[in-house]
Amino acid sequence: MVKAKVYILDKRFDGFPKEEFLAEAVYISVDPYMRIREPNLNLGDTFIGDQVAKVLESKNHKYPVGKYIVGHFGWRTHTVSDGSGSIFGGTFVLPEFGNLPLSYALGILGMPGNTAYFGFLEILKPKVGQTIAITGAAGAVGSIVGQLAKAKGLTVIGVTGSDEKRKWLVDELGFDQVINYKTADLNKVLPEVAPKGIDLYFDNVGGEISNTILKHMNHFGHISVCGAISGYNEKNPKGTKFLNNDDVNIILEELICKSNNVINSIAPIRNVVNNNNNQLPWYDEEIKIKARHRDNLYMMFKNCQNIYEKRQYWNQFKVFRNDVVNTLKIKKRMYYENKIDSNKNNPKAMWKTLKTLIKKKNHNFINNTILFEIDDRIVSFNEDADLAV
Ligand SMILES: NC(=O)C1=CN([C@@H]2O[C@H](COP(=O)(O)OP(=O)(O)OC[C@H]3O[C@@H](n4cnc5c(N)ncnc54)[C@H](OP(=O)(O)O)[C@@H]3O)[C@@H](O)[C@H]2O)C=CC1
Ligand SMILES: CCCCCC(=O)/C=C/[C@H]1[C@H](O)CC(=O)[C@@H]1CCCCCCC(=O)O
Repeated sequence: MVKAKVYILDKRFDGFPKEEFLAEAVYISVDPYMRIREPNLNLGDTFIGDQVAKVLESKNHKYPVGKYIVGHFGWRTHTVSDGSGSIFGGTFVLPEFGNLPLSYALGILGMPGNTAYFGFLEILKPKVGQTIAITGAAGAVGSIVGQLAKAKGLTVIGVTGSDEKRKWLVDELGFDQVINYKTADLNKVLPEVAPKGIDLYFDNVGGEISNTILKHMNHFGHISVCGAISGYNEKNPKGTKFLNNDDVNIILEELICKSNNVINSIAPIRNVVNNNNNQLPWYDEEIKIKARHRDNLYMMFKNCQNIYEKRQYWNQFKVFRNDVVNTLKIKKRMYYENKIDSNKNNPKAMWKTLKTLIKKKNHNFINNTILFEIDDRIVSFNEDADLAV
């Protein structure tokens, strides 16, 4: 019996055959972004990742046999490819590395190194003498940022999760200070290691650690938001709160101060004392003392140059500002309650008192009844008779 081999048409011709090569993996990379991309993979897919590989056979002159290449081939030992790109970029041939380890192509000379280099120099635009905080400091990216920052004349503060990594960063990489976020209270230690505040922040972790560091940053600082690894394993990551209400208020106050200074230098204004509050019948000695204290705290906030003390003055000022407002409200209410009480048998006098409380913009007539607001309360008054508060 004769057995025939039949060659079937499996797919249509499309241009020329691809010029492919066969490569064998030498180093395979593991990176945090894989944790984020994993949900997009199907079970059974080749796991994603870059690799350094050696070309074993080739029908493509761009990838000669014996050369080392970097490609996004995934976690596999052998790959047939034509070198065309993926969303992660194309395959490229490595230059001669001499004595350097080829693994550098996936580290300091590869994606993490480039991330550190451009994320630090281009985004943070460092200046000699500044203080930088780096989270994920012992990682592939953070450890390079720290070394670049030292070379640029910065004070470098790293944040890491073990004493062993802390020692390595200080003793071998030359970091000035390293905090172990698992054993130290970051909020307490930061003012001690960065007494002048933090100018630059290279953020690899996001979440709570970043929230704490942001509280210690100087105004007009720069942040390079590189990654948020603290949330990659979380179902509901907390995220980073880049601005809180206090920061907005402080920035607003500074902005007002600065614009007032500019306006005053062009068209100086004469200072006049606003005595309106002082003339209110319910403005007494207690309010006067509280208001004076409030104004002192505001002046201290305005003139203070130290970011930590400035925040403290602002918080104390807010307490006194709210206290003055609340005390004024209470005294005003007491004043009118007394007045109404003492006039309860004298409708004419009571009506006169009430009229002083009615502002044009906050009263309404419904039938014969006036509705108006005293502080937060809606008060109705019917001219024919009743008075309901
Ligand atoms: N924007 C971009 O193009 C790129 C962004 N990245 C991002 O940069 C960051 C670092 O990447 P890379 O250096 O390659 O990663 P590495 O895996 O080398 O290092 C990550 C470090 O993060 C720390 N870490 C892990 N979990 C936490 C946590 N819950 N809280 C605080 N720290 C934690 C670990 O250190 P420890 O033991 O000290 O906790 C570890 O050293 C990642 O967020 C990554 O996604 C990376 C490359 C490119
Ligand atoms: C939202 C993702 C932030 C992750 C930060 C990070 O690690 C980025 C790494 C990039 C690196 O420069 C080279 C890459 O390929 C990484 C990008 C990965 C993008 C993940 C997109 C997630 C998705 O599939 O939607």
